[in-house]
Amino acid sequence: MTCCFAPDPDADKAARRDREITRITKEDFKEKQKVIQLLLLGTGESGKSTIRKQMQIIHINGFSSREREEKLAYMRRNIRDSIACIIAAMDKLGIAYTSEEAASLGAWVLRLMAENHVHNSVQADQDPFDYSQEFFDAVEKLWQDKGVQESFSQSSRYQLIDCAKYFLDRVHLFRDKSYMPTDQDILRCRIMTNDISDIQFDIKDGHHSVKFRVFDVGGQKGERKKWIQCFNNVTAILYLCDVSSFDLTLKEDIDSDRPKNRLLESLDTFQEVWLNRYLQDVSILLFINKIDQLEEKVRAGKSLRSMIKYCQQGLQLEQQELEEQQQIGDGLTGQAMNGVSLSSRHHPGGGVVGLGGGGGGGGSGGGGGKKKNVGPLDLRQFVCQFDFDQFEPTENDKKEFLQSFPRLDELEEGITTAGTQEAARSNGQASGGGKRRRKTSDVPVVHPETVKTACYVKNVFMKIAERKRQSDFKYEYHHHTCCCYYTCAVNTDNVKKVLEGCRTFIIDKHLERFGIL
Ligand SMILES: Nc1nc2c(ncn2[C@@H]2O[C@H](COP(=O)(O)OP(=O)(O)OP(=O)(O)O)[C@@H](O)[C@H]2O)c(=O)[nH]1
Ligand SMILES: [Mg+2]
Repeated sequence: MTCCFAPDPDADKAARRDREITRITKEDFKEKQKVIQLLLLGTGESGKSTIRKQMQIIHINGFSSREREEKLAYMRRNIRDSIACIIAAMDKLGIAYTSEEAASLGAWVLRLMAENHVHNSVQADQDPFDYSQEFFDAVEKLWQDKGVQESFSQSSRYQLIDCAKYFLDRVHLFRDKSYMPTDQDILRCRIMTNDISDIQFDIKDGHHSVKFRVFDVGGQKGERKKWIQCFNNVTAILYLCDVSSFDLTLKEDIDSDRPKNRLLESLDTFQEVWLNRYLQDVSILLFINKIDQLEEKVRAGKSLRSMIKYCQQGLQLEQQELEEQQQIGDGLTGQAMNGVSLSSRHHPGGGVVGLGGGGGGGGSGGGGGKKKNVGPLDLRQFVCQFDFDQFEPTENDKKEFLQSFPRLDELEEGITTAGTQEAARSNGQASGGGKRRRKTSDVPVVHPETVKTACYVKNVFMKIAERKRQSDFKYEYHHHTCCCYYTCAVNTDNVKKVLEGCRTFIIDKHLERFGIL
């Protein structure tokens, strides 16, 4: 018989284990306290990896010669894919080459692509494609052809990478195997992300040095289920939106008969992130990105109205389908009563979070009923109600945008000054017309429609963020906030300024999180 006062060896062991766990947890907590974790989110091609590269330039030592050499293979691939994409589209768009020579070169390039079994899943340096001088000669000639240029100008009707023009204008550089790519070349180079990577660096804040760890993930639909792996211990999210994508459809929807509008997908994904239950205490820094490209598009006569039209057409189509189905009486009514909203059936982004994490907002569109949670809105309706034509940015909004806009002389030569006079008048400046370079002190000459579009998009995002959702398990509201910045991720000065602007906010959020502030 054991004495009841004798020490229980099992209890002793359990207490020791408990102490050890507490010690490790405390150490772990201290370690985490030291590192600020940021997560780059956004849909495909929104500019996440470009911001990561900028952080490497600004906060680490930039790129080594070896990294630059390795990237050259990807730049050559960008050239090959761009020209192939543009000439392959000519047939579908009914555009002809303007010379016999260009026509036969185009056919030859497409044949080469087919013969080499080009597949982008292999590393660029192991790509079997023969980047011969003959190939680069052909690309340069093709790029001069007016038919090819016409196809390029209609590129919103097919899937073309953003940097196509940048690299096709510079084939003479990249055809040379010994060319050493510049920072700008690396920032422009497109490599789709299909894994989770991170970089770490220190930033001085007063007398202290703060450690940052930034995670970059893939943004295409298939990649988003991996996002949840990075949600733990995140201080803030940097959410990238490509504001110039209003006239594009998703690359991943290429085989769909109703491909989704890219800007709408960005809004939907933002809403999903904002309402995600695991991120309810994580603030978002929203980067309205590619403002330089927005300006180019506006000057080329393109308009955000194309996205609004997409939303209207989608809603009308669904209404028609609903009416038809109701007439047939095929039982859809019963399904709808069981809570399957139209938006989640037909509209890829209209339903609850597709991040694969099971988080997100519960409840249906406009709320109502007994549910207290604010659920995701059908943003197509939201956009249709928020009249773009009537929208007028405030003077402060305009000023904020113009202050963010990068200097024209740092941007691509490709930006023409068509519309400059109107823009200058609207910005209260005299314009001499023609090509104009701006001094550092000048207020940028930006088309008024660009300013209006960027401010409108920001307003839509901020309206989504204004809607607070009651937590599923606590009767509290979300604690997170959303701050917005206009960015041009390929411009180091612009990103530097924006990151400096965010720094205090991020550090404060981090301290708040650990109960220090
Ligand atoms: N002109 C311009 N191009 C940009 C800007 N930001 C990014 N890009 C270009 O857009 C392309 C896509 O950028 P990425 O950074 O690869 O996009 P991502 O969000 O990482 O895309 P995924 O990895 O597919 O999720 C690249 O060619 C970039 O150079 C910008 O502000 N202006
Ligand atoms: Mg990426």
